[in-house]
Amino acid sequence: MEAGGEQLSLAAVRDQLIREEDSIVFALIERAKRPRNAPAYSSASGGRGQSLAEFFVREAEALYAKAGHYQKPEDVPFFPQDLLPPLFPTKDLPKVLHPSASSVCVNDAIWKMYFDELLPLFTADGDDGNYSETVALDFACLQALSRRIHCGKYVAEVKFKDAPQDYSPPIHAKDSNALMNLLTFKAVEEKVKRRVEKKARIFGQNVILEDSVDNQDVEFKVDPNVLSKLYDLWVMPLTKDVEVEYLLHRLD
Ligand SMILES: C=C(O[C@@H]1C=C(C(=O)O)C=C[C@H]1O)C(=O)O
Repeated sequence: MEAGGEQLSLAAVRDQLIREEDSIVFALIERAKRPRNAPAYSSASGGRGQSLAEFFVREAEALYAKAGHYQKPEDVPFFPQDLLPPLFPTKDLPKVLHPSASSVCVNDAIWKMYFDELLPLFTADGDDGNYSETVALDFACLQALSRRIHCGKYVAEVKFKDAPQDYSPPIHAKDSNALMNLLTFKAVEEKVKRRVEKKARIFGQNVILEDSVDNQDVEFKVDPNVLSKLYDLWVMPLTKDVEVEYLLHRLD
């Protein structure tokens, strides 16, 4: 999150979420270049009972951690066990969140959603043998989704700061449902869904030099409806789970 310190406002955080949409749409478009490539996900593929996809994410995260990644609250590894601390100096970032933010993580749910539900919706059936490229593209998708969803920590912090009188009673009562209702803005969610669908149309079209007379048969690299479904069913609900989880410990 770039909007650190005193500038942390709901508008700034929402701007960051809008920017994250671009990363997610592009990551999916990139992954859609390859077919499903199922062998990359079978547990025999990566040795030691793990899939190539799992092996790749574990090894990539180990490298990222050594290079200084995972220092920010929204950058959460999928396999935090055994990650080494950064090998190079890192700059201390302003701490804008409650310390309990570091334990909020919904990556297990993101992992399951991505492989079990999302992949079949936007990749073609088939196997072209490009497994290592495929899992690198999956890693980019997973990271972009996870970063967006864990930005919910900042959303929750600004919402709490803007109205501590409203949030404190349900936090003390550990009332998750009341918190969920308080932090939900249906009108914002509708706009988010429409915007990601539009981004998939704009970013995912084939750009041609001739002016097209007939727009009927335009094909998109990723079905725009998949983007709005992804946000509706998974990205926004998981972001809100992060918000609730963060708020429950906000007054610890
Ligand atoms: C993130 C927010 O909180 C909730 C989740 C949203 C989302 O994930 O996009 C949108 C609106 C809210 O219901 C927000 O208010 O911006």
